[in-house]
Amino acid sequence: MLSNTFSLESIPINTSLLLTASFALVPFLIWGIVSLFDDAAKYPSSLPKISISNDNTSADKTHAAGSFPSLAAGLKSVYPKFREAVYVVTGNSPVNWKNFVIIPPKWVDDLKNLPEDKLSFNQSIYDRFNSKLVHMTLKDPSHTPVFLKSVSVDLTRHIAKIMGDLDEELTYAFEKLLPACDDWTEVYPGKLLPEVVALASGRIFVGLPLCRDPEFVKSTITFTVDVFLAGEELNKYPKVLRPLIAPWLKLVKICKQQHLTMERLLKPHLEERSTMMKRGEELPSDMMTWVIKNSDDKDKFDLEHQASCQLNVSLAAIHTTTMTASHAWLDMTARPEYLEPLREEWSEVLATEPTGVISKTSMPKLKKLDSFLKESQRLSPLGATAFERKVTGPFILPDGTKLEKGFYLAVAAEAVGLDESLWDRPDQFDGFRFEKLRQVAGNESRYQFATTGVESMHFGHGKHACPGRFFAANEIKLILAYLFRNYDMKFPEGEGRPKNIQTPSGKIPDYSKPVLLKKRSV
Ligand code: HEM
Repeated sequence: MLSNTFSLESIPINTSLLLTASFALVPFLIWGIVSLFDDAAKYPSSLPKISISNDNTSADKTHAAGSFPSLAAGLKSVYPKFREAVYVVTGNSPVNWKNFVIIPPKWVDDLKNLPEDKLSFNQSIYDRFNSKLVHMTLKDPSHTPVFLKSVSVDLTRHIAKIMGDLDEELTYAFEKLLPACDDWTEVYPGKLLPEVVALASGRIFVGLPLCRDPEFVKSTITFTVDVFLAGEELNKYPKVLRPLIAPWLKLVKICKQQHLTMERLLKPHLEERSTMMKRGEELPSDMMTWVIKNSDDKDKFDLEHQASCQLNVSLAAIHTTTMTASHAWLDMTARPEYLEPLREEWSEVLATEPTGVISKTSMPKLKKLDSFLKESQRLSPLGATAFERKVTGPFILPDGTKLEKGFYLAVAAEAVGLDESLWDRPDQFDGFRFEKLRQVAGNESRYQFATTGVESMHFGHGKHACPGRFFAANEIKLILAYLFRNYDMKFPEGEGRPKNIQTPSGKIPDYSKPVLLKKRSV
């Protein structure tokens, strides 16, 4: 009887090895099969293709128009040839979509207002960042209009009213965080600005005293980092397995915990506002109030809803603003010849203000500063692409290319900013380029920092264009003005502007390098 029992010892050694090897291969086989679902949409084989990260191993090779180490390098290199063409990005592309189509910017005006069931901004975000799985979303997708209205309508409408608070919080933040700088002192933008921006944004999102609570400040800064890291971690697994794996990943648990922390921090403040509302008292002018006001009665004081709105607005606002301000600060330090004209412009406008604080109505008068910021963003954009969308219903592009449901598309926004047919000497930094362009009749508002268009898409374009950009523009101007009005700045001896770090999808400032600041005797 015993001899009939199946055991590895009972079979010859070669067969035993073969069986063991086969069992070991099973997970890889499953992996291979599920991976097939990852790239369900087939892109038209007739379109030219560029491959990223030298990953030329696929069938795409036959149509490859080039293979490039980074998305930015690839798009920049083929732009002159493919400016008016549709082409496909393949290979180890930085975004989680694997393949996507690049369309000429001139078509964006036709596509920008297509409904979500044709072209979806939200779906592209979900897929790119695994956002649902890493708790990057609102409590309920049906809350999106409430969230967006609070940013696009209420925040923008209240800018005039909140400028004083913003200025006060920035001054508080800089005084708290900057050393004396009586002599040249090293300051690291990457250490300083996230906290400055978090404090200032927090003042407008939740108000005092919560905005200065160190745990709140830390949460708003780290949530963004955590959800991106968790999303990247999940990218290592095939798409169909991610919902099963996500709840077990440490990073995903941390993101979930961030929501609970935010709920705990907000609880007493939300309760206080509920009491104030019952008493008929006026609520403070901040994001917490606007979310309450815009929500249905049942959601107004729902902690989970408010916490997810707060985390999402911080996610959209803090690092984008920090990096854009850091790029501009580095550009300013590298070109001290701009400091005096910027200081003069600021002083002239400030002199017209009875309150001693630049108001919203005076901001548009700072044309040099606005231009400097736009030029800095043109040469150091956060993303190589913009207008990233998922095709949710098939449609035909103006050249006849059919885009199927499931395709992704984007515009080569950074390369557009370097287009010689659009810009004079585009590779050169000309801080007042846009100020000069605005002097031409008809161009007065076309080239403002916060203006979007097919030539300038770093805030997106169309119905999903960044709704926080007017607030961000004012905040960044106040930050830079604080620095150039109060300090002289330079880089350490023998060093120039630190080169941007080319990430797979964009450019981030090199936070490992300091700027030297010295207090001015004003
Ligand atoms: C310099 C700083 C910022 C940059 C560069 C930036 C950039 C962007 C970009 C590129 C988009 C996508 C637009 C599209 O694809 O059409 C976007 C969307 C968005 N941004 Fe910003 N942003 C910044 C600051 C802010 C701030 C301060 C807030 C909030 C106060 C904010 C809130 C949002 C929101 C809510 C969306 C989603 C819009 C939608 O779903 O329709 N952003 N931003």
